[in-house]
Amino acid sequence: MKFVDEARIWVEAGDGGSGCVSFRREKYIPKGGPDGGDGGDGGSVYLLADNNINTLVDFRYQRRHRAERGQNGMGRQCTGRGGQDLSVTVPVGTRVFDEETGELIGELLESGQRLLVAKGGFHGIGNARYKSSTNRTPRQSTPGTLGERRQLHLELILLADVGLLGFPNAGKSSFIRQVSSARPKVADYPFTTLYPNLGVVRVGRNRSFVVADIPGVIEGAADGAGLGIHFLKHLARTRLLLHLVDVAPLGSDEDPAEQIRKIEAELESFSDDLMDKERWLVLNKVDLLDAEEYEARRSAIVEHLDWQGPVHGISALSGAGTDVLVRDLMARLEQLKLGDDAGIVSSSGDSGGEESEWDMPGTPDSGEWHPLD
Ligand SMILES: Nc1nc2c(ncn2[C@@H]2O[C@H](COP(=O)(O)OP(=O)(O)OP(=O)(O)O)[C@@H](O)[C@H]2O)c(=O)[nH]1
Repeated sequence: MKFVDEARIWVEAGDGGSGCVSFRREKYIPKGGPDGGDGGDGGSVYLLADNNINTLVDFRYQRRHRAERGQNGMGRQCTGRGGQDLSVTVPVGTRVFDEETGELIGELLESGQRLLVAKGGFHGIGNARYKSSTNRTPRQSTPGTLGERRQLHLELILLADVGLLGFPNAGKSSFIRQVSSARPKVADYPFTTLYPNLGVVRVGRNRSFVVADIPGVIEGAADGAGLGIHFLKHLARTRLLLHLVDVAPLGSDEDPAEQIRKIEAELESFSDDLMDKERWLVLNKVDLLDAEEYEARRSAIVEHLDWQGPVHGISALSGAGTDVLVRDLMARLEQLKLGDDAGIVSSSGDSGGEESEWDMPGTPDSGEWHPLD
């Protein structure tokens, strides 16, 4: 089974160009001096974060990335051209390790950010520069130094706002398809549940969030069994998790409440961080139930689990209930984001006892602020 969240690549910076040994040869100038130029520096290799890429899958086909070598120096004091740098684009969120030492070289967190991963070689010196009063015909030059080469291990933790949890067939893929806008960059993503799918959900004109479909979370995942652990990793940075459960009468052999319990047990054994995340319950396939059946199922599940969080009933297939869910999610994410920002402010500011500069304009002084109001 293949996972696209890890890749191994080789990067090779260009060698420095060698210095040149040459002497001026011209008519009527019998003993021209040394005129060998320096070489050019080798090109370096950078990784460049790009928002338009969501996967490391391309690195399976292209593993070697090489920057240009510096040109050798030439006669007539001509310096060799520097080798061109190479920028290898990677998704935002990529962490870069040296494969051999395990050292974390860096993490690319914003689109446009660049990380030097292999430095180009230094240029060699031509003989023109060795000329001195005691040595008028130096035959010395130095070769360029070698460009750095190393093997990198890339790891991508998807930057999703909302993670989807659920047993196979709960309808996760259908949900993503239903709510995410057709955005070509995302639509390029291979649509198979062996990969975590990303969906960009647009709300109105310019609000959006990212949902990651985390397929195949199964029992024992935290011990490394099955698909689990690789995908659980992708949930690490989400703000909110949705438990998607199939509540159709014959939809699954297992009691929905039991399925949720199992997933909770996995989350717990994987990390406390995940367990602490806000979780919402989403009962899917309500189109297969009439209103009465739905109510009965819903209250049975909520009671059984003693569920305190929000509960939504949807049909990922027909879209029923998804508008409300998406709107509520957006509002909640914005609230959480505001909370985060406020958290940053309170930890760094206010030390001098000055009045806070951070009151949000237009925010009511008292009472709760509802983004939906
Ligand atoms: N009637 C009905 N069927 C649904 C609904 N949502 C999903 N399905 C069907 O349920 C089946 C499974 O849906 P998927 O979206 O593939 O489920 P998944 O959770 O992504 O499953 P895995 O890929 O196995 O992880 C498909 O046949 C869907 O058509 C729904 O709201 N109503």
